[in-house]
Amino acid sequence: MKPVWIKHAKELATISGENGPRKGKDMSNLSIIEDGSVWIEDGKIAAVGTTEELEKQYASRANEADIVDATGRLVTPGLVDPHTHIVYGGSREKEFEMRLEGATYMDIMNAGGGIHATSRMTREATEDELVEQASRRLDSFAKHGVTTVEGKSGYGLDLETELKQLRAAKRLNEQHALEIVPTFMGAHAVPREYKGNEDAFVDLVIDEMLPVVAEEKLAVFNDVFCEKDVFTPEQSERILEAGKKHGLTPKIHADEIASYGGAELAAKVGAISAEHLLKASDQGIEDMAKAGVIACLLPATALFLREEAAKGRQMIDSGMAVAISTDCNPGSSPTTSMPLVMNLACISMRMTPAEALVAATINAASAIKVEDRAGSLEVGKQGDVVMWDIGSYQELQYLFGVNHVDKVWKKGQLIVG
Ligand SMILES: N=CN[C@@H](CCC(=O)O)C(=O)O
Ligand SMILES: [Zn+2]
Repeated sequence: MKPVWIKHAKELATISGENGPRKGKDMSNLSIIEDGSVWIEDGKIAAVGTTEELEKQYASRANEADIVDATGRLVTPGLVDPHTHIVYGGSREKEFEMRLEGATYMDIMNAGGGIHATSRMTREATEDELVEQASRRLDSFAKHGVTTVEGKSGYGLDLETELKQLRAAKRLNEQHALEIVPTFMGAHAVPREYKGNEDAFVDLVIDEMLPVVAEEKLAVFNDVFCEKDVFTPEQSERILEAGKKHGLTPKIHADEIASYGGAELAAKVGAISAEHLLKASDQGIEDMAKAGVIACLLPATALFLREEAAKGRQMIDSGMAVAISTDCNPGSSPTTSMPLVMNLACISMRMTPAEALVAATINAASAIKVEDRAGSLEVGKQGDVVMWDIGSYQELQYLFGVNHVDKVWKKGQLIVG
């Protein structure tokens, strides 16, 4: 593969610095290089600096490289989406219509639709079908500037189908340019057949699912939907603590529909991130800030459910690290557009344009433990880069609802543009 040399970027937002989540005020620092340049070789970033600096460094090798003129353009790290339910069967557009007619998300789920409906369709799909459908979603993510995603199971709710979803994610990792970081979410809903016998399902997740998932090394994280009428904080804690014993790092869907102690639990179990948090309490925010939990906020989900967005501004002002994500799933956020999510982070959570970009790059990477290789433009990291057809990071958030992606490279390979 030829080296790639991107030159003359009007703004090269490197987001370089300490390698880890940016907290509070540090989320405003993009480490921008004007007239910036990146040299990518063997899939990795070999040099970053001004065009003048790299012209000196690579004077003798210029003719070896694919040269890309980024004059007038913004160049950023590939975006990272740290929370998706990308592997699933079927679709739920009828429920969208039902919600617009007055039904709530939980009404639909409690009546056997929602996650249960996708669970039925995912159980019916073959592994090949799941791979094929998720592969198209990954293509769409790439077109929107995303180069790494997290992907959860959780539409099986039985061992066989949970494994089918995770194995599909593994195959996608082998055959698609984008990377999927896998999460086990066996506790995404209580299957209908366990209604009234919820603890027996929790036992099943702990005793029969987690050991196999860990043994086959099919997941890095263990997630649970801690929500009123789904899993209680006590049940969630048991599942997350059991996952830790198998080496799986906890994540938690917390305080999405009701304030339920999920944020507090995230801090207690040492979760790497807590997701949603629309109804997180002030105490929960304080606990998470102290424990160093990353708030993974999903403003497209809030919009799609017509709920008020999470308190992103308050969380950043409390010194937390905030990441953002599409939450791509068939029920509450069927989008693959991280640019839209960045726009919404500004519009509905009063995050600044710089904070939104940090939340979608280094903080998102940190929430799924890929900050060693993604999330910023620094020597030694993967050559995951986006060139946008606009000139500044402010424009990226201001010209909202439009896909400004021009070119995308994953590990130095041009995958879009
Ligand atoms: N809230 C729980 N899980 C998903 C939605 C899943 C679905 O509706 O299919 C979420 O993160 O929004
Ligand atoms: Zn989710």
